[in-house]
Amino acid sequence: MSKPLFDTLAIIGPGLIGSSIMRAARAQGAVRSIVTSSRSPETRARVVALGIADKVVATNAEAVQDADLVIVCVPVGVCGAVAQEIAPHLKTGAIVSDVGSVKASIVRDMGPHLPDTVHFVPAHPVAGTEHSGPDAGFAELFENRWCILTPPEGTDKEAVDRLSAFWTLLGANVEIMTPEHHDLVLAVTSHLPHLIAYTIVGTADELETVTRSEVLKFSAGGFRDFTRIAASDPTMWRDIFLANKDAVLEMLGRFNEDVSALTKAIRHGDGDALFEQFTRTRAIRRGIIDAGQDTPDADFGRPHGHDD
Ligand SMILES: NC(=O)c1ccc[n+]([C@@H]2O[C@H](COP(=O)([O-])OP(=O)(O)OC[C@H]3O[C@@H](n4cnc5c(N)ncnc54)[C@H](O)[C@@H]3O)[C@@H](O)[C@H]2O)c1
Ligand SMILES: O=C(O)C(=O)C[C@]1(C(=O)O)C=C[C@@H](O)C=C1
Repeated sequence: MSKPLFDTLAIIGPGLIGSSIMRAARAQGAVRSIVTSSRSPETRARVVALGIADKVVATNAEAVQDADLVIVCVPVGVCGAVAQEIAPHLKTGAIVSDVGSVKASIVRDMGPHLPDTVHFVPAHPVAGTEHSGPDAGFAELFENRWCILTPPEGTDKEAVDRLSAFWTLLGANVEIMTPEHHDLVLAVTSHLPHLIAYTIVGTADELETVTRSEVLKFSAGGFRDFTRIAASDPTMWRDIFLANKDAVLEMLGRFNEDVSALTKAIRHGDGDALFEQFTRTRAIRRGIIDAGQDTPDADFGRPHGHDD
């Protein structure tokens, strides 16, 4: 096991991502001790029972007071309030980070509350599942996945390097980019796919000529994959769409144009147009597998937890 990179790690929000970080950090010996906080007595009891933290406290202020790495793992919409709450209690020299799926809004909402005596390095591990809560996490979640850091201009390089080393030790591949670029890329690779899944599952549910039991009965193929994504946490995804409004609307506009083109091809019986599009997209999928970023069946063999 390697030498710990940090003495005390504080995780605010021991849910899917927070508890996975705790498990992975402990498995890799990345930190000497782990403290986490939750207002809910049930969640605190669950974290104690799982044995994934050294200390479990009731307030975010208490969790951060001795920490040299603080990672805020709460829904994007409450990150600003959490930053305001922890700011007066942060140790001088601490690194403060997050895991939010949107980055420009995090910089805007958290940044102004944090004192100059700490280093703010926002991050997004691009890894997750449709499950939530401390039981859903697992130590291998970040292995061979991307973790994108979006440090504001002028951030201390040593702090960025230390956080990169932490995520690398947890198995992730680290990339640095601006928050705006992150939000544009993730709008098309993550946010739009979720919107499509939420839409199509809702559309199927509302069909009057097809009963709910038929939807369940015949959902062995592509639709089943959409239902997994559409089972993702409503609070988390509400916050993501509100926070990444501009980039999502931009990508949605392009998507609607492309759907219109395919609609026209189907209406006019233009098989060549359909064949050309499907050939192009098949090559993209094969490129992802060849690059080693996915398995032919991404879900197969990955541990899954339970919802909270
Ligand atoms: N789920 C994913 O696939 C995924 C992947 C990458 C990043 N993220 C990001 O990670 C963050 C957490 O997502 P998750 O899936 O772990 O969610 P989760 O619901 O499993 O956990 C969130 C935790 O935050 C706590 N919390 C909520 N409001 C709080 C507050 N005001 N103060 C303190 N704690 C509070 C909840 O009690 C819970 O323990 C989100 O910002 C999300 O965008 C999620
Ligand atoms: O696999 C899933 O369940 C996910 O939705 C994970 C996923 C993604 O879209 O890739 C979801 C949101 C996160 O910000 C990062 C990862």
